[in-house]
Amino acid sequence: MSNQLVIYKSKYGATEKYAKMLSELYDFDMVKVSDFRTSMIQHYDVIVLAGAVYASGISGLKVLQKNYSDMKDKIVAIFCVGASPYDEKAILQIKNHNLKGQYSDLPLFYGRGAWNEDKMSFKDRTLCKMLKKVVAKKDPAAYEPWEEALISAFGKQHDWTDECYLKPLIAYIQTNKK
Ligand SMILES: Cc1cc2nc3c(=O)[nH]c(=O)nc-3n(C[C@H](O)[C@H](O)[C@H](O)COP(=O)(O)O)c2cc1C
Repeated sequence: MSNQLVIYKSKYGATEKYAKMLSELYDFDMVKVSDFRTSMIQHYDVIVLAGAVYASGISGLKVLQKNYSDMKDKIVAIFCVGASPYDEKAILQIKNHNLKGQYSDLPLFYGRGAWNEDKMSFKDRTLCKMLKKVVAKKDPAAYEPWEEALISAFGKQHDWTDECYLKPLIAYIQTNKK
């Protein structure tokens, strides 16, 4: 058993791939948000919440917020996964949108995920189609990174997952370990 845990929520597999990389390359135990129990916290020194970005929200974040008071003496971080290319400004926007008040100091890291409309639920595919139509009417110079990714990825399959995205998270953990 490791002293590092990744709690993850993944709809289409990209975030789960990152959780597996953490497990295989960096000796993390991994647990799905739905299988996570508060009693697990005591066994770990490092806790990472890995969640996909959906409409700017980080999935699975609630479980971290619900249990945050029991994690005060741990190294806690968030790794979020989206279709946008890595972009400091976009990550700051995700941070401001998701981490307010007592959570605003939580370190947030980002990895690029995947895109495959064939895997999407009917609802998600319809939503993305509608969004694409709206975005297509905008001036491309004014696209947000996620909008740009949506326009260029639509109709194609992509897997941008790469272990290099985990490096800043691992460096943060190593720096903060006692
Ligand atoms: C309905 C919907 C909304 C999405 N919203 C965003 C978004 O706001 N920002 C972003 O970067 N990616 C967004 N994505 C892309 C997903 O975050 C990306 O495909 C990610 O790899 C999904 O992770 P998962 O496979 O672990 O579920 C969205 C995808 C869908 C289907």
